[in-house]
Formats: sequence, C-alpha cells, structure tokens
Amino acid sequence: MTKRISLTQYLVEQQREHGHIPAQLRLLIEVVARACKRIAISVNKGALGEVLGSANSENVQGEVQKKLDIISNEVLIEANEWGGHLAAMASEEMDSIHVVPNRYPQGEFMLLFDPLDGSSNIDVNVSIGTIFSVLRKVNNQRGVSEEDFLQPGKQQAAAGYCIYGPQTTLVLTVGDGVAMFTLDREQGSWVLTEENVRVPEDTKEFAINMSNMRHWDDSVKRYIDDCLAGKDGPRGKDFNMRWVASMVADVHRILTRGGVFLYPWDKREPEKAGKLRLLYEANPMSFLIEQAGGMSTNGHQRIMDLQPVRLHERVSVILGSRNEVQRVTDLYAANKAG
Ligand SMILES: O=P(O)(O)OC[C@H]1O[C@](O)(COP(=O)(O)O)[C@@H](O)[C@@H]1O
Ligand SMILES: [Mg+2]
Ligand SMILES: [Mg+2]
Repeated sequence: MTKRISLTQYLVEQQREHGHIPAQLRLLIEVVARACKRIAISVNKGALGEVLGSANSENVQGEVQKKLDIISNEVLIEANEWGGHLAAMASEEMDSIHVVPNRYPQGEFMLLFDPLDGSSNIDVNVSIGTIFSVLRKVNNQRGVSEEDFLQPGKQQAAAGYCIYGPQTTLVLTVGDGVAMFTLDREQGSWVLTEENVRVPEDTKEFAINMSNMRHWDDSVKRYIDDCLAGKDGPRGKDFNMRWVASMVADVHRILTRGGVFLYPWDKREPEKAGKLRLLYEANPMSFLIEQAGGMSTNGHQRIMDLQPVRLHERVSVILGSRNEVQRVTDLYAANKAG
C-alpha cells in the first residue's frame, strides 16, 4: 500500500532525503500543480463555465485554438511568473518564449508546456490534460533566449502531466522514478497514490490512429499488420487496440497497464517529422516512460537524445512497453538496411 502523503511531503523527501531536487525546483513543481488544480476546475465546469468551444484564433502551429487552450495557457503563465524560480516559459499556444519580467526575481529554471492536450476531445467530455517539462537555464551570464530551450530531452530536470478525467491525476518524475498523485477534491490536495510506477516490458495493446494507415511508412504498416494478424500470425498472440486521441490519456493507460503508442511520420505532410511536438509533448512523456522502465524512439533514435533545432519542432513518436518499441525500431533498422 502506497503511503498516502501529500505532493509537498513527497517533494520535500526528494529534496532533503534523496537530494534529488533543489528547493527552487520543488517550488516550481508545487506552483505547476496548483495551476493544474485551477485548470481542472475550469475543465470540470464545461458548458456551465462557458469554457467549451473555439476561440476563433490560430496558434503558431496553424491550429484553431479552443477557449480552454488559451485559458490554461494564461493560468500557467500567471501562476509561474512571479514565484522567483523561473527565467522563462514556452508553450504550444505561444509563438515565442515568455521571459519573466524584470520586476520579478529571475530563477534558474525554464518551463515548457502543452497547456491543454487532447483539444479535439474538449467539447465531447473525454479525458484531456496538461503536459510540462522543466529545463535548467544553461547560461546565467546573459538574459534568456529561445536557444536556451533547445536542449535534448535527457537534460530535463523534471517532467509530468496532469490528466483531467474521471479522476484528476498528476504524474511526475524528477529523475527518481515515476509517482502519481490523485486530487482529493474535498481537501483540495494532491495525495500520493502510486510510486515507482513500472511499464510492463510486453503488451498486447497498441494505440495508433488507424485512419492514417494508408499514409504510414512500411515499418509501421508491417508492425500493425503483424499485430492485426493475431495469434495465427507472426506474433502468435491477439492484440487489442485503443485510441483516445488525447496523448495524456493514451500514455496514462500505458503507464498504468502497459501498451505501445505510435504517432509516426506519415505521407500526409511528408516535410513534417510527425504531428506531436518534441519539446513539450514527446520529451516529457519520454522521460516519464523511460523512468518507468519503458522505451521511446522516433523509429531510428532515442527521442531524449534528439538535439532540438526549433521551439515548436515535431517528431515521430513510438513509446511504451520496451519489447514492442524495440520491435518497431528493429523493423525500421531492417527496412533501412534494405
Ligand atoms: O486527431 P488525431 O490525429 O488522432 O491526433 C490526436 C493527437 O493530437 C493531440 O491532440 C495533439 O495535441 P494538442 O491537442 O495539444 O494539440 C494529441 O493529444 C493526440 O495524441
Ligand atoms: Mg498536445
Ligand atoms: Mg495542446
């Protein structure tokens, strides 16, 4: 039975007993967790809070923004601006970085986030979430710039997401395994409910948007065909499929019971490496999955080793149960060897 301690107590233990995190990082995570509580209240209100529907504006990705995309972004900016633990922030919903104004103390960390993940599910009452990643500011001699954010995922100081579903759950790593906290609405506090989360190495469950099948490359097609062939096919076992179309929900299921998630490159937009964003979707989810014993690649390379070149760059994502991700990566290698 996991000891039912609060998020603050867990972070204090990480700081004092294990020396894993400095005080500023603990404060930062607590502020992000508090912001997610506020976002959860808006999400739960739905039509009552007039937070559903489109905002009739477009973000840098060319996507029409939802009202909740903007509300969540503002909540996170506001909550994190004055705490003294940050130098700057970056978000899916902002073209460029947001530097903490000089009137506030400058911190040594930088926060990146997808304020509302799974936007296509907002209006249909399906689980959505917030994804975040924390980096250290590399050069304290000068002001902060977009270049400071272009760090490989393996340099993250912390990462997590909050899922707004039947329960509101915060999932976190500071590089010492993965922990899950459930929001106790009566108390308004985050309570530890899972620690040292492990992703099973094997699985019989894959998650991919099957409607894109005709656009996939040969490696992904082959992998999915083999799964669909079931126990009479090369895999010798039947597979099940799930696709929530909220990355947080699909990854949360994998952290909870295993599975493999694929949003690969496809021919619809061949010039793009994929749909999902490296810095505030793929990297934080990869850190969590690896800390839970899983694996995360773009088919060719470990995602956390990739050197980012742009703030909103996209990447092909294959993550989850180690042996399945390895199988997809082996198919890519075999196809490359030709
Ligand atoms: O609609 P599709 O093609 O299935 O894509 C679903 C994917 O797009 C996303 O919604 C993109 O994220 P945003 O909602 O933050 O833009 C992921 O959460 C999800 O995995
Ligand atoms: Mg997203
Ligand atoms: Mg989003």
